[in-house]
Amino acid sequence: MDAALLRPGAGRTRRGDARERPHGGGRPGGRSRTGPRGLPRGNPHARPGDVADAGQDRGGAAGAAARDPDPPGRALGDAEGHGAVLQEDPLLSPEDRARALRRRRGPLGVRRSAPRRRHPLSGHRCRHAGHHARARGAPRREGPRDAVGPDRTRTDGDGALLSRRQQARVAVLGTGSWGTTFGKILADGGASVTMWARRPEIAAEISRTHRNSDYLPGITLPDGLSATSDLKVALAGASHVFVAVPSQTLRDNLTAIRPLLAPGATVVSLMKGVEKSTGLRMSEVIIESLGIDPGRVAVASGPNLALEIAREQPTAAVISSSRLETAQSVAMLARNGYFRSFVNTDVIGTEFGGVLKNLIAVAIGIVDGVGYGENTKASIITRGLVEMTDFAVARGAKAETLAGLAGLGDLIATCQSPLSRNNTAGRLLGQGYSFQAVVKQMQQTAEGLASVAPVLELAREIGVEMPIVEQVKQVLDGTLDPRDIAPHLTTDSDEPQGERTSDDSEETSGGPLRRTFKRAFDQLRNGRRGALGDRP
Ligand SMILES: NC(=O)C1=CN([C@@H]2O[C@H](COP(=O)(O)OP(=O)(O)OC[C@H]3O[C@@H](n4cnc5c(N)ncnc54)[C@H](OP(=O)(O)O)[C@@H]3O)[C@@H](O)[C@H]2O)C=CC1
Ligand SMILES: O=C(CO)COP(=O)(O)O
Repeated sequence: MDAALLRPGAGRTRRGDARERPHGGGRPGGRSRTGPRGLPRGNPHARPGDVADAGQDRGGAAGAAARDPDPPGRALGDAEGHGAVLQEDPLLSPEDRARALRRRRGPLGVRRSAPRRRHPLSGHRCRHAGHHARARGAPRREGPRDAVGPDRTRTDGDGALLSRRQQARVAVLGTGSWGTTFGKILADGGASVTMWARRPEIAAEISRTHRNSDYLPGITLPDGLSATSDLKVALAGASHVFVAVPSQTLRDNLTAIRPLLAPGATVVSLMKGVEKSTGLRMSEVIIESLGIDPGRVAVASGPNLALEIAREQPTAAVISSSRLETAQSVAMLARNGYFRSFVNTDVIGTEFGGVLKNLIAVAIGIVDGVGYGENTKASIITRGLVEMTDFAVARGAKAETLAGLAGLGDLIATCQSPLSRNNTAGRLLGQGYSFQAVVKQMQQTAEGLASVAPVLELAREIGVEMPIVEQVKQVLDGTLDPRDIAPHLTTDSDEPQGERTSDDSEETSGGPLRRTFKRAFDQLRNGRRGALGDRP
């Protein structure tokens, strides 16, 4: 790697004065920055390939041996680390710790069996038989399989009820961290899942060993999931096709998908980016490239860090489609004991929530890398949500969607977690590394890096101010010292201003007022029916 690229602070100048400022020595937090290859603390989960920026294809490489099966970002309560956090909690006395552990594990530290867990988000008792171990000695099935599944009822893409004995056959395209995790979610919900991997060795590993050690080390995938590198095999007879490839590669992939798609199949975007060359959302690219009715397209978004979900830590998501029945049919598939899907019809808000939170997560990573504390981060998250909401509402979204799982929920998760690739990329930038060096270091898709420019272009088109995203762009371009990102949170003006949330001011470019009228108009046009919000 070019040493100049890694030189902290290379080429950066402080905003407002043209001084060069060496950056990287006196970090306020004083934490150690050294990581593998002399790089600072980076993505804790090295994976193959580069960041999927600007339509770059990503290569293979790096095997399972290089992976950290138990990354530092692991949250409490996973299968392997049960009780570990309690054991280490310095705020508990030894007696309290022992008591708490007994409560968790039952007497003598033995785990209680929980044949039917109550769903932590909805309260109902639910089955997720899909991942239960197969009978001893029974062979694993490879390739797509047919019908006959668990006793359950759900709808197909047209909202029709499937028989209680029928099992949905679905395809997931992309075997990275999210595609594989979503495949597991669907299989644990009872579907028969065929994954498409572009690398045959990954398909073989998934089908033969039920592992994807490149992306989800330590995770055993359920029996109801297999993989192939043959797109035709993956798509054959699939009622629902879930797509999880880097956003900038979607259009090319759709060209191959189009002739193989089963008639009437629903296509679901799991991606959180916009196409750089057109500024289109992923669902728009799908509709345009496949030439299908928007009612056959859905998107999934929410606070969904893949590795946490792969460890079956409970979370929720929003499934959105312009056709409610489509969203419902997808939500019926994407639910199990640890994953809950809500539905809405606000595709714009749901998609932009996922795109925009990535940009704010990069900003949070930057200030984290600089060493600023919680006040700075809370200010950026709060102001960031205003930017996200202003932008999305001006593009036709419902404000409430941005206050839900696909907006605020995902913003919190991504800004807080070291598992986030966008957050990690920002942290490296904040530590003084150049954009090129960060791209080299990142080994998974960090959509935010490619979305900054098209989002700002769209924002300019509609007259929405996005000062935080502007500053992220300047840091990426090397024209703003990362330490200067926070003082300009709201404005360059010294004049005191109101917080200017999406509703409380009408003084700037008529934006909020215009949006209020537009919302009222939209409600009238829709017979006062709004999006359904996070409604299960
Ligand atoms: N990871 C997460 O927690 C979440 C991710 N998402 C979104 O999901 C999408 C995918 O992300 P994620 O799975 O995490 O990314 P990863 O980087 O983990 O994996 C990317 C996947 O896409 C494949 N791929 C790369 N380039 C191409 C190409 N040109 N054509 C076809 N396939 C390609 C990779 O294959 P190969 O292994 O051969 O390189 C790999 O299977 C992104 O939009 C992301 O924002 C959404 C929610 C959560
Ligand atoms: O979208 C995500 C969590 O909801 C994943 O975020 P990253 O792409 O930053 O890892």
